[in-house]
Amino acid sequence: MSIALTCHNLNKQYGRTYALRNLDMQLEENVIYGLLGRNGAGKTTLLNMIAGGAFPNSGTIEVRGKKLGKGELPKDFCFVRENYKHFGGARVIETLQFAANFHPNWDWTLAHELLKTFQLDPHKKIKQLSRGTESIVGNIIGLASRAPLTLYDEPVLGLDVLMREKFYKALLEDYANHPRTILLSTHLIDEIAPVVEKIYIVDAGSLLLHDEMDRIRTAAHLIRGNLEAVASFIEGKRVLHTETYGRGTLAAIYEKLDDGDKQQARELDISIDPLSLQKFFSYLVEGGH
Ligand SMILES: Nc1ncnc2c1ncn2[C@@H]1O[C@H](COP(=O)(O)OP(=O)(O)OP(=O)(O)O)[C@@H](O)[C@H]1O
Repeated sequence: MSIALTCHNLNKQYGRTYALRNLDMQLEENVIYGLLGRNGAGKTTLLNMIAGGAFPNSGTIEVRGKKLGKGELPKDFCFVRENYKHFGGARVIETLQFAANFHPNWDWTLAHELLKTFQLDPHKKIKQLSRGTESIVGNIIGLASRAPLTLYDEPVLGLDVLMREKFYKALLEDYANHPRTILLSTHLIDEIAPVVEKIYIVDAGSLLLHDEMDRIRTAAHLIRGNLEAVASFIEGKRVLHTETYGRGTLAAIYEKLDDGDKQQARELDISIDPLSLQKFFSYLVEGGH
């Protein structure tokens, strides 16, 4: 396992606000990561910091084992920001040409294919684009750059459902042929569940959890049944949330269940359902676990 990026004990304070607090993160080469967190959790601050646009008050960032100095940028990375307004008067094609200069792996064939896929007129000026279309420009840059480390901050902001699906499909297809390390920050949690392999969840600047999506799929469960039965079933298990209604109880747990657990659930007349990533995220963050 090679490590693409390591953030160690990052702290960032704006006045009295802790945007990041003792944050550790380690990204492996050739893995797609999701970065999840509520508004103000610190996602953009973290991405900006990796991209050299903000400096930590303390802590270090290493890219492929090399510590970044103050103001130093990672070598050949791509940061797809929330907006491209600073390119206002430039045309889409000029913006792509500008980006291509910075990325040695840039693929023009892919860039032109994506312009067609997203029905984007390359001669339009950035300032004439709708919010969603502006996101598409960033996404084309993110994909065509084929940078070994690609960071996306809210790549689907303003995109309609069809365009979002096209983006996820294009990302996965290109990644299959050209694996790289991708960190994708988003609020559309359930949509990225099939796209990402691992996730980081931050809350109030701190890391709440990082894990593999496969583990979340197999260990995040919603348990429903009679109050006493559920209480007995969840004892000793990692419980994220409980809710009681009349004689019934609902519990969200994060625990791999074996055949013995499933047998016990049948005996107690308890139902077990998978928990969506969004629900898992909400219970985890609400509970501050
Ligand atoms: N330049 C700044 N000056 C002062 N406070 C800031 C600055 N940038 C970020 N913050 C604060 O730091 C915290 C983290 O903000 P950040 O933008 O990183 O969150 P986020 O997770 O990206 O949120 P969102 O999902 O809403 O985009 C917030 O409390 C925010 O108000």
